[in-house]
Amino acid sequence: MVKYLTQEEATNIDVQLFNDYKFSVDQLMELAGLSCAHAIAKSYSKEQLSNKYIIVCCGPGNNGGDGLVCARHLKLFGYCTSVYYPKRTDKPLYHNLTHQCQEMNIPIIDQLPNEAEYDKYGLIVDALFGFSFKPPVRSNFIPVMDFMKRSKIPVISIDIPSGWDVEKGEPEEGGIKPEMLISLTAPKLCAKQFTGKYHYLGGRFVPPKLEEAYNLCLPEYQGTECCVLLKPKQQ
Ligand SMILES: NC(=O)C1=CN([C@@H]2O[C@H](COP(=O)(O)OP(=O)(O)OC[C@H]3O[C@@H](n4cnc5c(N)ncnc54)[C@H](O)[C@@H]3O)[C@@H](O)[C@H]2O)[C@H](O)CC1
Ligand SMILES: [K+]
Repeated sequence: MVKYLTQEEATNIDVQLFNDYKFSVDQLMELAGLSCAHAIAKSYSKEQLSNKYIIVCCGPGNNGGDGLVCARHLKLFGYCTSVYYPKRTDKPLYHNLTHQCQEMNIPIIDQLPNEAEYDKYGLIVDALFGFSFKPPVRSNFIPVMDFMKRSKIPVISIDIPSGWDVEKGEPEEGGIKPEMLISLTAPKLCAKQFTGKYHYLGGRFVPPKLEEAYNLCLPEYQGTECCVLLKPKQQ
């Protein structure tokens, strides 16, 4: 069975990918975000969404960067996509990813949708926090967390359901309940508590030597696929 990682293991694998294997963050982020867009397109057809927007909520770290990449690929796949990116990181990578979205006519909205606008949206992509999250959620992110919790628009979480403890899972006071989770590299311990419809694994970039060193026991990706369904299991 695939290994579920502690926060420390996830961080160490990340550091090794950069330091020992010499990947750049742009490379891995592109592959991570692309695999998320593939997983979403496999589970939610354009026809099903009938021109409703997919709103991608991006946080300040690399999880948010995955979201920006995912938004760009979803748009290339023909989905109506918008981005909410309230706390932007002042680094060239993030400026470039944001610029790429803008140049692709992806609206970057400054305000969260109000209730009257909810039916414009068919899906929310949760790219707020990933494996570096330390609870509790700081106050400036409460409005977007509330939007994801209360709007009833299905949520797709990238790597971790935001606000969940990376290891212990959903907070006692209740957290978001994503319909889909896309774990990257390998699932984190909190994913054991995931009860939504679809659990995918993406981020097909782990060198076999690193997979062995951490006993990841990754599932087999079919052919050239960049994501693999963990739940419900593929027949
Ligand atoms: N190796 C891989 O699998 C790769 C994964 N990728 C993605 O990167 C994230 C991890 O990214 P990182 O930058 O380390 O951190 P996060 O995005 O999880 O968040 C850090 C960000 O959030 C702020 N923050 C932390 N706790 C709180 C809090 N309680 N309230 C508010 N804000 C908080 C913190 O200050 C930082 O700004 C991983 O999950 C994957 O999605 C890479 O893209 C590719 C390689
Ligand atoms: K997330």
